[in-house]
Amino acid sequence: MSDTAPAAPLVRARGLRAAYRSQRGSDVVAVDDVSLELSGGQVLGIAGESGSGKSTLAAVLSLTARPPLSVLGGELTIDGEQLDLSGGRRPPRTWRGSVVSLLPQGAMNSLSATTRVGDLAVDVVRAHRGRVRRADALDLLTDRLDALDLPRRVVDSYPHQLSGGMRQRVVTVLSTLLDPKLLIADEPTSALDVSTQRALTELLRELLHRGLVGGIVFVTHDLPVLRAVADRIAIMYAGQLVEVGDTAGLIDDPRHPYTAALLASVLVPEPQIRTRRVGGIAGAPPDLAAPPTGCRFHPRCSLATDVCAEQSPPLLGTIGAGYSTCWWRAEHPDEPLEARL
Ligand SMILES: Nc1ncnc2c1ncn2[C@@H]1O[C@H](COP(=O)(O)OP(=O)(O)OP(=O)(O)O)[C@@H](O)[C@H]1O
Repeated sequence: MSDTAPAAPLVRARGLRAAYRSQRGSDVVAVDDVSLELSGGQVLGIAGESGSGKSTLAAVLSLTARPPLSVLGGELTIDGEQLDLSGGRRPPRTWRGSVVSLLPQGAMNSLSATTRVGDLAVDVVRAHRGRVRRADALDLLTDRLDALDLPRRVVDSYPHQLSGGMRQRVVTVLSTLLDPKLLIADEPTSALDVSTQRALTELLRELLHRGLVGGIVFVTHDLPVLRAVADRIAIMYAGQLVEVGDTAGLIDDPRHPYTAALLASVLVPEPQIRTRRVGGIAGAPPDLAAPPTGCRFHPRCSLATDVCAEQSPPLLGTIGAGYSTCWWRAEHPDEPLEARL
């Protein structure tokens, strides 16, 4: 291999597909042909409106999909180890926690109220490493708290004795105790105020910096948070990624009309509306049981032409370097979208 060959990405996902089976027997395909890459030491943000499939993608990537959600296909490679997700194949148990770990939505409120943080840590370590002495598991926790400048007192605390922000940091520490190569954080900051949001994003950055976590996928509807924490952003719409790019480039010069509309609706400078939920785009996201033909965004897109309703848009760029999927952009490679919307 030449010295200039690009390093293999830490995470490489290709063609991920997952569906919820409804009681009527029909499928809602909530993740449809999603491919992405993440380099070691980086945060990849996944943003999009409510219902776009972000949490479903988080479940697929973290290997935690459970009925009624099933993974229909795709391939996931983490740090050179490849998993074929087709045909309902079950991932190896050893992957969960140590190769990939999920910080699920609302995790800080799901901690057992009657179990001290130290005991939770013992459970986490034993669940993955078998018979581990209690003292060793507690040492692991205190070392981690010291390394991350968090107070040792939390070891003997019950979750309700901690503030919301501290509880979320503790749950983050617990879900990364086994040094996962990939951490999937699903809306980790959504219940926090701005200063505790910052403390959490700093903690995630510190985990990366110290190599305690290989890479992070950060799912949120909150683009201002992603602007602060993510190296790259992927924009999800109706179960698909419509644009992926480095954070500054994507925000300064969005390539997809949906990205531009999303940014226009949330990235306003006034602090009082900084955390406003996405809501400024005319129309509503489609029903994923019957998504629109062609480009799924075309019914809401002011730049749509006939082809957008008829054919899937081309992928402009590469999965590794970044891309957008848009017929208008294919015809107007250099035109800023701001002027058109
Ligand atoms: N248990 C379920 N059964 C059937 N459909 C579901 C189920 N959970 C989610 N869905 C559907 O899957 C789609 C994607 O949902 P998902 O929760 O992944 O979106 P999201 O982008 O994470 O939204 P939010 O930001 O509101 O959490 C939606 O259309 C939703 O209605």
